[in-house]
Amino acid sequence: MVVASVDNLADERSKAQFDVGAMKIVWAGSKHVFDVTDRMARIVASDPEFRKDNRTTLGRKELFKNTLRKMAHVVKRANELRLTEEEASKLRFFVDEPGYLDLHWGMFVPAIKGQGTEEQQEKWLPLASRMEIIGCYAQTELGHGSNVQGLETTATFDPKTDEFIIHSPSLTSYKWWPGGLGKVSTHVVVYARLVSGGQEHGIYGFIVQLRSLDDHTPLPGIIIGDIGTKFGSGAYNTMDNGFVCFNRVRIPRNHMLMRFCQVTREGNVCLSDVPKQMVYGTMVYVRQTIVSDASWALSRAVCIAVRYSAIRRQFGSQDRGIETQVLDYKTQQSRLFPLLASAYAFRFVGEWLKWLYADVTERLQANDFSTLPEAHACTAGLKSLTTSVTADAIEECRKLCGGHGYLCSSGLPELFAVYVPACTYEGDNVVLLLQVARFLVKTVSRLAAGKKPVGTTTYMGNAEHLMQCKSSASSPEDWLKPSVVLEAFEARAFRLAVACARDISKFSTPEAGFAELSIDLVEAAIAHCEVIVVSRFIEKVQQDIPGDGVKEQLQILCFIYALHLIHKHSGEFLSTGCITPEQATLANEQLRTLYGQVRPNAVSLVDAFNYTDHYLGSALGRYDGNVYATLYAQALRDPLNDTVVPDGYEEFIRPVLKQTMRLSRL
Ligand SMILES: CCCCCCCCCC/C=C\CCCCC/C=C/C(=O)SCCNC(=O)CCNC(=O)[C@H](O)C(C)(C)COP(=O)(O)OP(=O)(O)OC[C@H]1O[C@@H](n2cnc3c(N)ncnc32)[C@H](O)[C@@H]1OP(=O)(O)O
Ligand SMILES: Cc1cc2nc3c(=O)[nH]c(=O)nc-3n(C[C@H](O)[C@H](O)[C@H](O)COP(=O)(O)OP(=O)(O)OC[C@H]3O[C@@H](n4cnc5c(N)ncnc54)[C@H](O)[C@@H]3O)c2cc1C
Repeated sequence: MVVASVDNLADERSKAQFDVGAMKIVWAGSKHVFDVTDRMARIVASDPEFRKDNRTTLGRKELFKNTLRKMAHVVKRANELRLTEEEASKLRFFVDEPGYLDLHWGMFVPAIKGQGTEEQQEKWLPLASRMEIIGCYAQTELGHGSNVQGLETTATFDPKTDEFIIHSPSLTSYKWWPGGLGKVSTHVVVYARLVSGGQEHGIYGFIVQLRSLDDHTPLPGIIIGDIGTKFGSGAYNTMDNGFVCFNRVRIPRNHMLMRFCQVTREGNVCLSDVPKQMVYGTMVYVRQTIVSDASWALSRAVCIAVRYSAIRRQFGSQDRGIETQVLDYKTQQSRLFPLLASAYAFRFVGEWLKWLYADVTERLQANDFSTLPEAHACTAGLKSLTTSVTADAIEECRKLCGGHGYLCSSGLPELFAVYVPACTYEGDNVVLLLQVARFLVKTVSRLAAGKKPVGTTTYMGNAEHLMQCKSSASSPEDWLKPSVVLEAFEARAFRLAVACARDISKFSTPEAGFAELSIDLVEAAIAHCEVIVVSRFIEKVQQDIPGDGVKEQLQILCFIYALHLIHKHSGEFLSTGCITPEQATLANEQLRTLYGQVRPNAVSLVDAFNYTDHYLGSALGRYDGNVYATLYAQALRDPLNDTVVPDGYEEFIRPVLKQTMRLSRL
């Protein structure tokens, strides 16, 4: 079938004003990462075992077994091809299906690495690396998730036998949600209240064997299963999120992860000289990875919506000639291009956060804990900001694709369903923003005591200026000056944080003030996180970037990112007096100009993500633009079209038709 739309993407690509190949390297991070990523994506795309176009039509049991098969195939291919850890992790990524491997490699192994002693690491890590055991991470309970200090599961030391007794004292203490727990894992790191000598000593991790390594049956004292079907077709239902109840299960004393707290043979509890929050380290690690993942999910949705918007034509011609590409409508651009810019922004801030995490890890190893609060605030805040924006953006991309976006074959409904729990897992996004706010209020009150802020709060050291400054923007072009943009963002964030700190001090206790003002505190936290993203993007575009026109495109995207936020939060920028209504209008004017500049490059900017059609999994986002023929072919493949006359006709359609005929004769 000849389809005119195919030409549209070729036309679009011919308009690009930059070197797409060079942009691909910038997006990947380096030539090496690009090569590995590209190779792994192609291996997955060309392997029929990794087919995923039937996922949304499978029942839960079939779907889960299908995932088990794929995960086993990932491990097999990783071994056969002798992949490095970096390559294997990319291969798994492109399989694009939540599964127990994520929790095993993403949380169980990091928990042992981060919280186990050297001896414990030597014992458990080889078993885990060879996958002779499969592990997961069980922190959340039926009654408590966000409030980790409220967990009820107990680990009571019994000095008579040199064992811990792991116990679930109530229904609400059942572990509930851990991925991989329900049906697959043989082992788990369980977070429980340490009790020794009749006293409680806080929450720690304990390695517990769940299932027999011979026949996979649960060990005595363990009741375990899957928590049930989750939101959406396919989506996160490939994962066995599980529950477990421990009925006085005994484990050897050395199964407690003892890097930060040791329990001796006599039951004495010895705390090492490190902050107790180190036990939350696995969460900090995973939050940092979630920020990088946000840019992948967002860019994927944007890639689908941009390509389809270039193909889709509506209105614009009075004489039945060629219609307007919906990508040419300013309203479409104003909804889509900020998301494209956000994808690039999150990619760069994700890379920066990796660096920050590596830096804090190095310091922690040298017993320097000074940057831990900042690392916690940054990972928590950026996890919250990027996942909330991405989840909303995927839904916006669905709407940007009109009716066809609602079809599973667009790839967007499943992407939304699989992505949206990222706003909840690894810390509910509001709860995490309140952690950032706590850090900001502390920073502000330390300023008053003459303490110089460091790291991402360094800008607050310029307190007097930030409280008084008025933006100098007097033309749309002024909004292309990094200093003008940054000043507005920093002043807004600082003024919001100072107002919160000031208002809290009016309450009888800081806790009462914090609780009452939590809505304002969340807004101040978002404003601070946006300072981080905007400044990292500006830093990035100020570097030397090879490739014709690449830097120019990134500059355009950077200003779109910043100026769309000024528009979105104009209430805050205006009410804090950082900009005037006239300056807000100038910023909008500049934004419209920037949309016009990005327009000819939009398709090439999403090509730079280098996604295979397999990974995109979308009839609308295909590289060749052959949208309509693919939609039709996929509709024909739907199980409902297996027969022309549907199952149920004899029982349920025919009798109704007959009854109607009788009624009409009356
Ligand atoms: C061959 C194949 C290869 C395949 C490879 C595959 C690889 C795949 C990789 C995939 C990776 C990941 C997959 C992800 C899947 C997701 C699965 C989801 C898992 C989960 O959800 S696990 C459970 C997560 N739970 C939470 O996040 C709970 C949220 N709650 C909390 O974090 C805390 O309870 C709290 C922070 C909200 C409150 O804690 P509390 O102790 O009560 O603290 P406060 O009183 O508020 O604060 C006390 C001080 O502590 C500071 N603080 C708090 N947290 C931290 C921290 N994490 N680090 C450092 N400091 C912290 C806080 O700031 C306070 O400080 P202050 O006293 O103010 O100085
Ligand atoms: C798909 C998925 C996978 C998961 N995987 C795992 C896993 O592998 N291991 C594991 O241990 N856990 C896992 N979890 C659990 C997850 O970590 C928790 O659900 C999450 O931490 C949120 O906790 P909660 O469910 O208790 O929410 P709640 O805290 O009950 O949140 C309910 C509401 O209350 C609000 N709220 C709560 N506290 C406050 C407060 N102090 N101030 C203001 N508002 C507040 C929240 O904002 C939210 O709106 C998973 C969850 C999901 C959805």
